[in-house]
Amino acid sequence: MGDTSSNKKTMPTLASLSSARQSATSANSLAQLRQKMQKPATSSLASLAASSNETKKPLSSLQTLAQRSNANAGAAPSLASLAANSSVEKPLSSLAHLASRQSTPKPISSARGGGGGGGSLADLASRKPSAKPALIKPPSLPAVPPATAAPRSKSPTPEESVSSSDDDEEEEEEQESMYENPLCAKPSAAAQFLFKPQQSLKFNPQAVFQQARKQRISVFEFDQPSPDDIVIAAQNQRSGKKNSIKLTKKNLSFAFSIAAAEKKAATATAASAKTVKTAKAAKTSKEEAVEFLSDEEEISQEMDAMGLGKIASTKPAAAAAAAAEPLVKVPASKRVDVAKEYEKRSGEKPKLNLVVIGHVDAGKSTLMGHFLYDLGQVNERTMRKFERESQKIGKGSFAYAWVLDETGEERDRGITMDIATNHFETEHRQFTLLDAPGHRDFIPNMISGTAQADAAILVVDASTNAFEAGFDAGGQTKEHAVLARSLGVQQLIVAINKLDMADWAQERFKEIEAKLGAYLYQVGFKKSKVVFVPVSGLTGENLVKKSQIAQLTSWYKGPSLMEQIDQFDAPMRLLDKPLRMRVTDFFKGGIGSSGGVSVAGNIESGTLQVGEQVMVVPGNEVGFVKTMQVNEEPATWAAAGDSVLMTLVNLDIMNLSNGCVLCTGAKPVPVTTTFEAQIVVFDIRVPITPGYPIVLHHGSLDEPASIIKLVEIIDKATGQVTKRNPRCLTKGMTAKIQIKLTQRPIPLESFKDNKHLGRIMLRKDGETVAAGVVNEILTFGS
Ligand SMILES: Nc1nc2c(ncn2[C@@H]2O[C@H](COP(=O)(O)OP(=O)(O)OP(=O)(O)O)[C@@H](O)[C@H]2O)c(=O)[nH]1
Repeated sequence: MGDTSSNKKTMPTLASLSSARQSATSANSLAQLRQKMQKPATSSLASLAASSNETKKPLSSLQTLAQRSNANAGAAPSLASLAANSSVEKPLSSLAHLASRQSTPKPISSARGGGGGGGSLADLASRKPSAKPALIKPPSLPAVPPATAAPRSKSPTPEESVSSSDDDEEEEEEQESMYENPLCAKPSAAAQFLFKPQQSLKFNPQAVFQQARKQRISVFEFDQPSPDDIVIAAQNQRSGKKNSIKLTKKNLSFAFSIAAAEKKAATATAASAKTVKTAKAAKTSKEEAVEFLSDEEEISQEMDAMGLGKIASTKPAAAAAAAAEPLVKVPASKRVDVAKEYEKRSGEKPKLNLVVIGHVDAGKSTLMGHFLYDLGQVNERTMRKFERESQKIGKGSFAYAWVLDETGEERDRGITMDIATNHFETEHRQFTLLDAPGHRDFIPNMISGTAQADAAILVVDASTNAFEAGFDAGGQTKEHAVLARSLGVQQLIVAINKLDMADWAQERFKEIEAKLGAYLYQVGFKKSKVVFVPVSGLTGENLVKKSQIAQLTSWYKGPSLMEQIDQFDAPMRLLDKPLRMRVTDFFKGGIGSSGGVSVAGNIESGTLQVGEQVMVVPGNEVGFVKTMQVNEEPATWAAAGDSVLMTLVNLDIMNLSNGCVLCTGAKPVPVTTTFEAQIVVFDIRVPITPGYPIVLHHGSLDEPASIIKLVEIIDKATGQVTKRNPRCLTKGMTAKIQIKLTQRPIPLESFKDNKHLGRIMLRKDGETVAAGVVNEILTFGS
């Protein structure tokens, strides 16, 4: 590694170069890992036993549990019994565990050469996990609550708090010693409530009233309309429906006083709870209100830009509750003040996820492979090896693409098939690079990569007729652009590539800029957030250094690709929202050959630290974070925006599946089969009618579903309803619809509650037919 010849080619500082080199030695794409690791979940006995459908994915844990329970009891299992079945500690000899032991990961050999850094993904993959995962005694957690109830639970009910108050103290003391081990972290108050044995939740109305009186809580006597009645009445009045309750000033003010008291109580709870103090939490309540409003505005603007019209009413209570989310107790010696650490980190370069998209063969992998080589991420020896080997199979022009296209099939076929990841730094930014496939067959993989992105490079081929082939009907230039925008990408660099083939002609550059620019602004990109840069991935012109070619410098005075990338805005992270981490990969054996399960994914919102308890949804199984890596470096905590690889203990691998979400028991992510969405219809030939079958894309998930109801058509400009219960939807329409998943429930959230978990794509017969956001979850659980 690190020979002098490649040093000459580098641009950034020596420090960044050396750190970049280090990451180059250990970087290995998840795609590559996925290929080389044998997934226990797909071949496990349990999932085989459960497979009634020909699914390509492991069954959700909920389904697996259901199957297990069915087999045992021979009766339809209640969700509670499912949860009980799945409770924490399982003997090593359990069927699931045996099944998960069947598969042994194969060793991996790094295609890029260079020694693997300790603890890198490649290194991990090459290590055989210990045969027997370490058994770490968890806090005694009873049955997990039913999936249907979990998402709705916010705070302990009065009856619960009364019946459990005294016992809790004793129990807490008894269990304290158990939590000495960082991996046996004590559950939060909310988690304890959620996992409390049913017998302790005896309802004692007298005690509740006594307690309420003692605390001077005004108990609602039902001698007048309840606040809910008044709100419903107000809504009815607005929509012209008849009211059974007369809306008077008095009962309205009563409703407001109750609401104010509730707000005050919530604030008090929030203040006393041990919360994750995010950077924002230090602000005054006034500032928080402003922040919340601007968040709303941002969501509204984004929906507007996507052609989705105006946003429906908002739920400020959800944001306030999120801020009060308690942490599972981590022993003091191990506890991290994430807010403080995050502030320290904000002095570092901001981190962004950058996806590279575009029509097949536009030159994405070559461009980024050459870029990484010029940055010093790929050493000279490896590059020469790629050149020799690619020439040997008659694909010499793909040598740079091999930096990112690492699998044998990708190299033989000369196309990218799955997302390849890499890391690099510029002067002011750190990037996780996601190279997406351009071929239409792999759009689902492109969607899953783009869903993680903060910014994108759209690569177009400037050679004669090639731009037109990618841009006109059927090409992926338009489709990728609209998908990226619908998935929340706002900042875009258009790399006008292969300009060497067009003799660096300014006219060709201008022609493409005009045609593509018009389309991009039409699909919602802001002019100020789109930049066009002329490049050649093959010759390396204008990638890291500014071009010296006279044909280009005569008319182009702008930045190089790297200089432009360095100017991407740092993204806003959802630190003060509940933890949501989408699982993108998992395998048996923890980091550094330890026991447990390795889980990789991206934290979409919230924070997480070693020792904390996490809940896997669907399935509601819990595990503990034993160790963690952020961007392949050992870490004790992680926050929204981080790519994380961690070891979870106390969790059966059978409960994981790609696309499942890690959250906390206090704020579980809803699981649903039916929801309402606001979509914009793309260029479709056959109109959408009720019953229309689709494939729903959500993050890395793609699930069969059906549009069960067309609710209303909306005017994009005004947000007004133009037609209720339409018979069909055609090209360009914005509409509210109801969607039902036909095979299994998935974790999903409304766009207002979580921008990342609230976006959806609808595809049919290999084409994207619509994109939009989740308005409302209609059914909870399966
Ligand atoms: N002349 C010229 N050829 C290029 C340039 N960039 C890429 N190519 C060639 O275009 C072909 C396709 O390049 P790739 O990098 O594999 O394209 P891609 O967009 O990554 O392909 P997919 O990921 O499969 O969609 C290769 O033969 C490259 O050598 C360029 O700037 N100039």
